[in-house]
Amino acid sequence: MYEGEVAAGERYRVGYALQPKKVETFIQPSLLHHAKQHAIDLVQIDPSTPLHQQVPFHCIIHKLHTQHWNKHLKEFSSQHPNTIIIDPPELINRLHNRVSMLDAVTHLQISLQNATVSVPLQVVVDQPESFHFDKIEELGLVFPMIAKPLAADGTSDSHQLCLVLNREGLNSFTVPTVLQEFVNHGGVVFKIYVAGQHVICVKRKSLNDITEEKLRTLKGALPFSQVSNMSVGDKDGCCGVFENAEMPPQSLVEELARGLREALGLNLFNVDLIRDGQDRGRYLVIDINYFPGYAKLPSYEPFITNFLLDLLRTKIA
Ligand SMILES: O=P(O)(O)O[C@@H]1[C@@H](OP(=O)(O)O)[C@H](OP(=O)(O)O)[C@H](O)[C@H](OP(=O)(O)O)[C@H]1OP(=O)(O)O
Ligand SMILES: Nc1ncnc2c1ncn2[C@@H]1O[C@H](COP(=O)(O)OP(=O)(O)O)[C@@H](O)[C@H]1O
Ligand SMILES: [Mg+2]
Ligand SMILES: [Mg+2]
Repeated sequence: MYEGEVAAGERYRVGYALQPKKVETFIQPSLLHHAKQHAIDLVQIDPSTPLHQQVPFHCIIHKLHTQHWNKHLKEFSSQHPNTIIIDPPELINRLHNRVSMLDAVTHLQISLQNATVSVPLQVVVDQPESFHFDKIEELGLVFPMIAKPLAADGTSDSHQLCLVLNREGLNSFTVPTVLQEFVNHGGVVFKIYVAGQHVICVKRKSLNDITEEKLRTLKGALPFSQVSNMSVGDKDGCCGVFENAEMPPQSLVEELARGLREALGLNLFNVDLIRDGQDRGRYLVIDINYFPGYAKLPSYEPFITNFLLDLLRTKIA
């Protein structure tokens, strides 16, 4: 029997290569147990040891950011073509840049049930001296804006964002940065988690709206980080608003997930989606993350296990 093949009654070996913090959050005993009961053994990969010494693998899942790992994986894959690699590093790289990650959405043209999905207006600022306020105005960008580091490479710096409230605030971030239209959206972000054909949408706390009055009183820039990880009570007011926020239509969620999965060529990602408070038919994708925090989902164990089973059964059958 060749590597990758499984006879009736046999088991699947799925290797995972993740940073220690991710192992702690994602590889919970409940996931190991659920997978085991469905013939999947999740096995930790040591990235510092040659992969061929750790075989066999029917599939490898991974989230490591080094060039060394990518090279290692590519060499292994060419020598072991029957091992399914989820996902190819060169395709994952597209999500490590806040411009290329959203390009895929721009080409999708989703329009369903009177709703559209697009991306906020944005411009890259790459050199402070070349940066002219006029350029921003020409593009139609107005205050407030949101400044996001161009790189979305998993470092804590890449999550250091700031609200830019007026011209003064344009000196408050380091380049390269993406300056993006801030869209009032009622303080709720929808997170669409994708694992192959499996899709779940949940809501999380987001930045509160910036009213005209706030904009008159606030000046400069306000830094913030990872707001969607805060519990609902952590930010000012609006708990009832959060609870009552209507979810996006399921057909839109599924169509967006399917379209992006195909356009990106990826299986494991999530999408941050907001709904314009002024136009309830206008949805905007603001962020796409590779291999996000699935363990925060209710019943993530069957979600992940079913994804792996679908994949292993289809590709190995
Ligand atoms: O750790 P968690 O569970 O908060 O997951 C993070 C994600 O949170 P989410 O599932 O979207 O709420 C998080 O999503 P956001 O960028 O916060 O929208 C990222 O995917 C983060 O990975 P990285 O730091 O960008 O490489 C994810 O971090 P890692 O777990 O991959 O380190
Ligand atoms: N264009 C935008 N308009 C309004 N709020 C935004 C916008 N972009 C981001 N946010 C808010 O900032 C948070 C973090 O931005 P995001 O692009 O998702 O960065 P990160 O990769 O750090 O999660 C979002 O969850 C949302 O609350
Ligand atoms: Mg986000
Ligand atoms: Mg992100």
